Amino acid sequence: MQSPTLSSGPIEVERKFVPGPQVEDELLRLGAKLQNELTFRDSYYDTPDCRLTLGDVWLRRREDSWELKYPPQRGTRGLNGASTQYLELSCEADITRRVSEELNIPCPHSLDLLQLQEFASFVTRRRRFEFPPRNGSKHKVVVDLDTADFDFSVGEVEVLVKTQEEVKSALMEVEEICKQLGVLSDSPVPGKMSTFLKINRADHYKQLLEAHVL
Ligand SMILES: Cc1ncc(C[n+]2csc(CCOP(=O)(O)OP(=O)(O)OP(=O)(O)O)c2C)c(N)n1
Ligand SMILES: [Mg+2]
Repeated sequence: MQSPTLSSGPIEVERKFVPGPQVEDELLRLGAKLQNELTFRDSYYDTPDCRLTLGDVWLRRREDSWELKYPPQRGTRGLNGASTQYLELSCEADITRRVSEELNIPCPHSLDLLQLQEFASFVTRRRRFEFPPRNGSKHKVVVDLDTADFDFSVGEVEVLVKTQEEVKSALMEVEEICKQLGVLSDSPVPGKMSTFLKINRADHYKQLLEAHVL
């Protein structure tokens, strides 16, 4: 059982794609607007035996803030076909509770006390585009074009929803934008983490593939 005191964050419904050279022109043609350009460092943490990531739980520091992503339903994976769905937490106390629950240990006063180890760190340059809500939907669709400092680029179409009931329609909206952009792939497209681990941490990468997390 998840702790009743844990305040749940939004659910991120997302689909990755391989960005071609025309993708920005296509986005603008379809009505998206460039919102901003950001550069940030993500550092990811786990136990030495990778218990968080093997459970599909992703803890990172993005610049000065802690963030946690994990599947909305216990015992399932966040990967759903070629799309993903993850709950996001950004409050450090909630993150500490959820991480200690995952590790089956008493909740400490601070995340630092868990003595987790950094296993990946990279800088991303992100160009963020936004579609206003379309066709009567209340959701805004965001498209991120990311380039990581290990010379890797990936695109993501994303919708944030508040409840599990909204996930199905969000998945359809994300898929529709991918179709219109001409980037709908049947199989999951590798992201920055999967590519980083494949290059830098082959053993961790292999364990995640074998556990069907990646
Ligand atoms: C296609 C795919 N993506 C992610 C996962 C699981 N996973 C691996 S690393 C990871 C955490 C990083 O998530 P991701 O969206 O890939 O990174 P980023 O775009 O920088 O974060 P955002 O700004 O969107 O919050 C997850 C959930 C998976 N199994 N398959
Ligand atoms: Mg993402």
